[in-house]
Amino acid sequence: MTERTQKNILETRDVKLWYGQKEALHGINLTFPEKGITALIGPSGSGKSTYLRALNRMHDLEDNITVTGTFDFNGTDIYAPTTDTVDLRKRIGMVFQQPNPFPFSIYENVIFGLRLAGVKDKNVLDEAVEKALRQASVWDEVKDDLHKSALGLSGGQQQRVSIARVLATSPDLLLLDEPTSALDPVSSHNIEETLLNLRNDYAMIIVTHSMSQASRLSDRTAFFLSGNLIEVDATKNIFLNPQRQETQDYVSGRFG
Ligand SMILES: Nc1ncnc2c1ncn2[C@@H]1O[C@H](COP(=O)(O)OP(=O)(O)OP(=O)(O)O)[C@@H](O)[C@H]1O
Repeated sequence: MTERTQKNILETRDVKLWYGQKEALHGINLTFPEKGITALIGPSGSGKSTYLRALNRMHDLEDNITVTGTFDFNGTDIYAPTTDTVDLRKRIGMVFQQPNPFPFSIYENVIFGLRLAGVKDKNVLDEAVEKALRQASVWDEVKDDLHKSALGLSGGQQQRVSIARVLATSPDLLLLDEPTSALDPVSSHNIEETLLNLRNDYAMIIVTHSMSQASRLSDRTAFFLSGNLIEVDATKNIFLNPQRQETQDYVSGRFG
């Protein structure tokens, strides 16, 4: 991944976030290139998920949370009052820790966002389903069962259908919050392969507790500690030659 030649898809500056009176993020400056995977690592409570969720305004759904800072997504101010959050979440899709299929067929799950957007043409929908399920590396497993409930799939298949549902809305950025932590090792491996296949076509940000996963998957790694971004660099530098002592201590397993 030649990051230097890429322009940034997302630039965040001085991001602060309060849960009530409690400041959980203390001024995060982080930018993301157009393609490739950035891992967010750090001990429990360091602010990784809080930061990730701020990127597509998931905190809007909760009361008493204040977010400040600059969020420039390809020229769009994410927090501008005029920014439509439904549209924003199509462009910045999110995959959660628990696979979260809706209690509908696999087909209806994948086209959920397209239906919301008013797409009705059956050929367009059929093509979108196949494309998204192929991209999510689950087409061959489900192609004969598209009209069966997604709840009947294994956890790993459900997670790949969740990824397909996000991809079907043609996002520019995928946010993944510990997407394999609820899965068995084989399913986790399948998800990792899926993400590696997508890394040349999408910008992705993944929160992970697994340092081996961060090193297998990501081009860049950002290390969070106590609501601060301590260091961000090419993943191999973070793991082999970190600049900050706190990073060194964390990646060598001394805490967290
Ligand atoms: N809804 C909430 N209300 C109040 N405080 C919260 C809330 N969610 C998170 N926090 C606090 O914000 C801080 C950052 O939490 P966050 O979940 O972002 O960390 P994390 O690095 O993602 O942790 P983990 O790896 O355990 O998911 C923690 O101190 C946490 O207790």
